[in-house]
Amino acid sequence: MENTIGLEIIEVVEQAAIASAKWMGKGEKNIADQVAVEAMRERMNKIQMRGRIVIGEGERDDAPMLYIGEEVGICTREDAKNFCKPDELVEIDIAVDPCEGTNLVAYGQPGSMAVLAISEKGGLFAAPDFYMKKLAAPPAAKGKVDINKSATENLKIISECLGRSIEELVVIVMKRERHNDLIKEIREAGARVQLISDGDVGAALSCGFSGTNVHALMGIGAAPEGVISAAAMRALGGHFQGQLIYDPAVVKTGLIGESKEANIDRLTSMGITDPDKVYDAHELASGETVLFAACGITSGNLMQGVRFFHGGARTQSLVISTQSKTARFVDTIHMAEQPKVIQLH
Ligand SMILES: O=C(COP(=O)(O)O)[C@@H](O)[C@H](O)[C@H](O)[C@H](O)COP(=O)(O)O
Ligand SMILES: [Mn+2]
Ligand SMILES: [Mn+2]
Repeated sequence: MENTIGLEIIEVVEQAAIASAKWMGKGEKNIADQVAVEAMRERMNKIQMRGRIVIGEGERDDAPMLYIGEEVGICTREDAKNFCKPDELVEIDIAVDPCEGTNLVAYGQPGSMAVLAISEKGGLFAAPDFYMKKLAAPPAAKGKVDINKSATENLKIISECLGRSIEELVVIVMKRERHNDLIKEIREAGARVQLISDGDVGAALSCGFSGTNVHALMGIGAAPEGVISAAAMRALGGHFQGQLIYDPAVVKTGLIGESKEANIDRLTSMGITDPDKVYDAHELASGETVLFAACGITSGNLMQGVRFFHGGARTQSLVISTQSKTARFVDTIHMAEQPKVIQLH
């Protein structure tokens, strides 16, 4: 799989990031999102592959593009056998978030990215549009921390695994009312909290690399982003666990269905019989081959955001693969017109 599409997916996230970055700081989150979706879809449809969106912009009715179930790639055409090689005709599943952190883009804040994950058919958990309790931690703490343990216990474990005091740890938590007790507990345990308004994929990813000064992600974000984060953490060998949250009283935003009971029914109808199951990275991204690609829209811990210059732009992306066992940072200069200068720094 990687041989055919590994390099092309870099361009997919790059094009989405460039399109969205044109709307950086303009206060128009929906446009910043929409242009990223269009650019991602257009580039994806030029790849010799037979892809299906399993995590996308929602159901077909309210999402005209990159909706769940949409087929993407040249080899989805009826006559594909005539021009696609057998390995390109093998179905693959794709999870996308063309603009992860739409608010961050709209208000010129750090940490937004265009992101996707790819695996064989069935290799990515088709998460419902629910919330997810998440725990991400560095590779050294993989399998040692546990989402069922308290934040205090997990911080002790991370501190031992990393050979640092708890005071030397930084935990990212989304700034939400539902996290007030969690934030208090982390602070009382001695660790420092970095509150973010949006963008918990970048937060999870930061735990996978030493040098980011991020040692854990704790709290509740969206489930689809949890699957994308899990794909990256699985490929990096980091720790990631997720548990679906179906009770509106826990989430507090009221954007999660009518009632706990109705949500459990919905999960059952999707074949999820144990709504409280804790999934690890290998269950959320279970395919033999998992590819993850992200491109910074605004600058974050791992990637610089899109920088425009006259006639072009420069992007920074990250592609992680279980197949080649690589995490590849890609720095690209895009020359839309013949630029007067190609700016390096
Ligand atoms: O911040 C986020 C927004 O993503 P997007 O809509 O693609 O710009 C995600 O990283 C979060 O995981 C998640 O979507 C969020 O926590 C759910 O929203 P909220 O109800 O505001 O917490
Ligand atoms: Mn998102
Ligand atoms: Mn998004």
